[in-house]
Amino acid sequence: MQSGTYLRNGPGLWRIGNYDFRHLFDGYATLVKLHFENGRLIAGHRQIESEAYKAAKKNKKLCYREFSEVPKSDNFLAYVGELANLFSGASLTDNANTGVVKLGDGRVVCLTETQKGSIVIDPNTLDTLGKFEYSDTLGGLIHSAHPIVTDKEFLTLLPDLVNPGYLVVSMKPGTNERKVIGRVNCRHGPAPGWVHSFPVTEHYIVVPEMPLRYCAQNLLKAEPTPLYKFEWHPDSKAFVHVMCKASGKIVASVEVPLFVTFHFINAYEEVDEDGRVTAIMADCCEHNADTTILEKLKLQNLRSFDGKDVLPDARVGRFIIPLNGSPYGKLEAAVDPNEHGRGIDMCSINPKFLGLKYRYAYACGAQRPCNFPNALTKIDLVNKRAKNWYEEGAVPSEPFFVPRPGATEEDDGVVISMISQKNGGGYALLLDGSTFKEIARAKFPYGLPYGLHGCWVPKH
Ligand SMILES: CC1=C(/C=C/C(C)=C/C=C/C(C)=C/C=C/C=C(C)/C=C/C=O)C(C)(C)CCC1
Ligand SMILES: [Fe+2]
Repeated sequence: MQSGTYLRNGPGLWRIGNYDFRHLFDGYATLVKLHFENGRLIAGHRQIESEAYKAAKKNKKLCYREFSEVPKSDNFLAYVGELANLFSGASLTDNANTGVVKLGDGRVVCLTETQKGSIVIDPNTLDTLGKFEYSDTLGGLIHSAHPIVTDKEFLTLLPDLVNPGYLVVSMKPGTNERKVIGRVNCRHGPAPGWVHSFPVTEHYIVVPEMPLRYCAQNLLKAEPTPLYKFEWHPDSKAFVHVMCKASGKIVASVEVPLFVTFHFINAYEEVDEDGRVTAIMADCCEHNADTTILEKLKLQNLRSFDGKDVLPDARVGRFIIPLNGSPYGKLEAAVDPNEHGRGIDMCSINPKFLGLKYRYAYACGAQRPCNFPNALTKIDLVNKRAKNWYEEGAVPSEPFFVPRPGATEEDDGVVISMISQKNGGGYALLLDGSTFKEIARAKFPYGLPYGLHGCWVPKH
């Protein structure tokens, strides 16, 4: 194993004062590091010192609006003040609990879906270094939780809730200034679709317009609605837009079957024998156009598994977006979902294949009955088969693929995951990226909370 640090971020603290949060996504961010050097592993974890977390600790109560939780107003005047704060973004959380990325210039930033929740950390000490301030004047309050980050650029989407659409922006390493590549106007619906993530190809940016749309009214509500800050609008249909990276021009905008996805896996360009791009293929973890997964991720549901199979089915959804002017795109399962137990989410690929034709995806899958993805799966998109890892009672987090330096095969590398065990303990697990067999495991001295997404910081 090469030397370096795997960082994983996620919600990890759901109790403040004597109040218990209700949804997985509300928890205050806990950062975990696994540092690999000379065949040894050193692990550590720390809370991210966001303003929201510090205020909650100090006042022993919720002070900012989280994913589903809203601070209680003391009186009507305070409520009016808080509404004003919501529009300015002042009351929104900066709890950067969703992911962590290493920018091309080496800075490591923890992220959530509020722009103010972009927080720079030290990957060695896990210290919170401060807010990542965007120096441009693009404004807006939210962005995609998963920017596309390479050594050369940072691409993200800024949903526009006022004139439904998305700004597609990029930022160069060493700067804090995002520049507009182009804009996508929504084809339908009262608001843009939720864009937790989006994929890119070599030359194009794929902008999904999901019928699960942001909802300004739900943002204002004190109590969570069934779909939180979102609403399901099947009548508004679903679309996928394709923007040229170089020109910002939209080269395709197609209607697709209704879908629900949080995580795109990858995308690539399909070319004909003359080298012309004929279609874009974009793969995602697709929940069969069913939003119930959001409810299943309530803590009360996660903590009460009684042996019944309640995890909704999911599949590797493949969008086929023709570039010949046709108004429709396709969405189909790229592999038989039974290969991965009809559960799939929290995916990674070999980063060298970002935007390129690729063969393998790693993700959390399911061994049923379960109430949460409880297996790891390696999907072979060519042979349409999966290899699975499972241990009774274990809950693995996102399998993160790290290529072996000098590798020539796509799956030559290791897969890192952190496992939560039935008995409250946990361990770091390393699987061989090719055979998907265990290489090593290192037991933690105590259990860690479940986490979401990670990144690899190689040792220089
Ligand atoms: C704080 C505000 C918001 C925050 C949104 C956040 C924190 C969204 C996080 C979404 C995540 C972590 C999605 C992960 C999905 C994982 C799945 C489906 C796993 C499935 C397993 O089977 C907004 C909502 C943006 C509104 C403003 C305030
Ligand atoms: Fe995510």
